[in-house]
Amino acid sequence: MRSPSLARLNYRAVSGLTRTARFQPQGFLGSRCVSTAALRSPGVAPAYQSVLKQWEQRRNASASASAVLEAAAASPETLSQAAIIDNLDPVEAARLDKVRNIGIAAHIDSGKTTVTERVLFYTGRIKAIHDVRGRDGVGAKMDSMDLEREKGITIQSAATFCDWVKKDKEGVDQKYHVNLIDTPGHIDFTIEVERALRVLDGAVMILCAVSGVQSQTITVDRQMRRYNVPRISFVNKMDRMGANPFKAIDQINTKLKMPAAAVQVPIGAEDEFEGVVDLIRMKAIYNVGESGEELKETDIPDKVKKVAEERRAMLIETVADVDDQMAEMFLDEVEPTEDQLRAAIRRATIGLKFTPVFMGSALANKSVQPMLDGVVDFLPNPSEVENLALDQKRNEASVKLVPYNSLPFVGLAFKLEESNFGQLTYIRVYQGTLRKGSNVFNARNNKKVKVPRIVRMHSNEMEEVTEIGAGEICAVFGVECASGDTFTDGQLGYSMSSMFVPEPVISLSIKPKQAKDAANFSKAMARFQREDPTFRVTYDNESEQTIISGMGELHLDIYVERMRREYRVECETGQPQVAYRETIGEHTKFDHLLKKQTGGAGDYARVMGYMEPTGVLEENNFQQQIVGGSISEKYLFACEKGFNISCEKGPLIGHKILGTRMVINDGATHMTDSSEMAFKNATQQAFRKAFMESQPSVLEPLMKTVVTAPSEFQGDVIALLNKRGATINDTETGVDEFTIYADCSLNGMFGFSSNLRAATQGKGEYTMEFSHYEKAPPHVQKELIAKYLKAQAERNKK
Ligand SMILES: Nc1nc2c(ncn2[C@@H]2O[C@H](COP(=O)(O)OP(=O)(O)OP(=O)(O)O)[C@@H](O)[C@H]2O)c(=O)[nH]1
Repeated sequence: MRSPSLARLNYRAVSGLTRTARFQPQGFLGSRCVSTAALRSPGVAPAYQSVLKQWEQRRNASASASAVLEAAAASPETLSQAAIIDNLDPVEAARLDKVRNIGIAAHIDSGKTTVTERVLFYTGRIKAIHDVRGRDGVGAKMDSMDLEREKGITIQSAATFCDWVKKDKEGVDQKYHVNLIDTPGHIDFTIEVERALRVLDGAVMILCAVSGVQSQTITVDRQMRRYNVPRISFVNKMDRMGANPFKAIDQINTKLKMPAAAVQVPIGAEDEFEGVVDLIRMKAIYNVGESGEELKETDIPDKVKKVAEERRAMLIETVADVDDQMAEMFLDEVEPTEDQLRAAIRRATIGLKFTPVFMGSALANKSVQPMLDGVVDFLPNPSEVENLALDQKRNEASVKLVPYNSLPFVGLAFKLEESNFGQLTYIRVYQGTLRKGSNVFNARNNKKVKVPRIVRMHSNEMEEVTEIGAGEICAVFGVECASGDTFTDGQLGYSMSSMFVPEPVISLSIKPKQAKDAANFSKAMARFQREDPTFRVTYDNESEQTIISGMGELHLDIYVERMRREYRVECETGQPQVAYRETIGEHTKFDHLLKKQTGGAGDYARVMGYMEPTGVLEENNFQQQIVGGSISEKYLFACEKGFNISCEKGPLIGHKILGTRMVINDGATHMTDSSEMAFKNATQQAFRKAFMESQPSVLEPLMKTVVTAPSEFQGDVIALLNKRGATINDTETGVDEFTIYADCSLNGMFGFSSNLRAATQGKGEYTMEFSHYEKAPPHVQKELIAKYLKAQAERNKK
């Protein structure tokens, strides 16, 4: 540990005061200046003008709200949005200040559900604590599906809300409304994490005190970065043998490259873990009462005084590295006050430059409440997060949404769920108020829908409400839509970006065992597909089979099981199939003529050009470079359609095409015999021929695989991976367990979970995540092509 003064010197030497990325605090009455005259200009929507008028009236009455509005160059509408954001109405500001929308995300089994259960208990939302797979057989509140309770895993994210009361500086109780989403840890259910993070303002990243940063922590970190979600970290399981929060903090810094520092230190560890020291207030905190419901504060016990002082110095130093105000104090050797330190941590956390680390043991009911204080202290309220929409009425210009109740409504449907009362749609309200009985417009198809019922979700229970304000999360009944649709009040043409949906990597054929179940089978398929964008259902005309595709074996297994339980449909499934892809080989020219004359109008289309690899194994690309009008615009459109159809089912083994470009640069049209159909067909034929001539390849998905098991099984696990053709990239050895990082083809990993279980006496675990597509080994390609040709020949015989 460096001494503070040495740290200061190093700080001066390394960073000086030359950092350019200054963090601009977004206060409620911020410093951006805009002119009142501009806001009143005719271009500004009346809704904004009325809001501004209200605001000005209140501002005039409020001595503290004295921001001066001056001219700024921007279009009136953007200006008004910006003005509102930077000069929040004091009443709205006070309301929003008390709202937090947070998600809990982490590696499998880190304790997300257990932490959430404590949060619900301490906030008075539930009357008793039930544990995941607990002996009382009840199960945690947020794992409401039977399957979740049986397996002890979270499959669907569950939303709830609670009120957390925190004392302010003057000792007055302040009530905060927290909307909370508990997400699954298994990579197979990753879409649940994606959509939760898309709509949440902040997150609690949970880590296991023994394992630290694990493979899924890295995935979750990537997802948090994708949606710019600020996070606090909670090192859970401090009661476990080998618990070491500081190792976890080092790993957040090194593996996730996110500056992190402890805001607490533990008092005791493992089975002697007693409580924590708050490094901001320098007080010891213990949980007392049967379920740790009360907190007792004392002076710091002597045994942890030294480490507390050292870690506080490290906290200040780490924050000074990412926050200019703290940096200046640090260089001037000024000790920050409690408020200054808390404010700096808050700025840095919201600015995505830092994560404060809390610690405790949810299972032992220790130190969960201080983490909740951390949610309030360091995670943003809805007005501190920039949410943008595209204004379709103004050339897709980007506009900031303002979480004002009085503005026109804008909300995003982020999750659909079938319930006993019909389709339930989860909506995050970004602007305005959603009222029961009102009409809203779906920005995707401009359809008007009435909102018959609004509820707040508490896991699988609901609380009926008549309206939901801006910055909140709710669910509505009877609103037909797709996941990711934007809703507005109809005045605004706003549309919000949806979430990232990963492509499925595995599929299997499925059919009901009994023909009488066909109707229920179709109903279930339609529902699952609507709810989960990573679950796809297709019908293969050639094999006459229904094919389901998803993110992994577990993902598909769960749906087959749900079909049995929820729809009473027993299914037969085929062997899991890998989602292979096909790609073009070398640059190949084509000149294809489709000409048929069978009496009456004939078919005529000639297409010329070339096909080549795009260079990246991602999307395909169609281009037309016709000069002189040899093919008209209308027919070129048909050519593109033909290209897209061809890319859906490759000529090699019938799988989708990737990384292939087709350029049509010449052709010929017949006065009477040419048609859109003829050009579409000619393109498909030309595609097939050129593709097959180019020495194409079959691509297979490569999976990033991480295996963890007790050290004594290391040799067996390595042998197992070698047998499956994996490339081992790295091995980490811990106190009593090891972790192997490997790249494996998905094909080589079928049934790995049971092999691993057998080889490690059930103690090993692994995660597998799609990484990228790569050419399959030649013998695999050959086998796949032969199998495909055989199946086709058999079908042709029938
Ligand atoms: N020793 C110890 N065990 C804990 C603690 N918190 C949770 N557990 C246990 O860890 C296991 C996993 O807990 P969960 O809360 O289901 O973890 P999760 O992260 O929600 O799991 P998934 O959603 O399936 O990824 C359960 O057996 C819990 O009892 C803790 O603080 N200490």
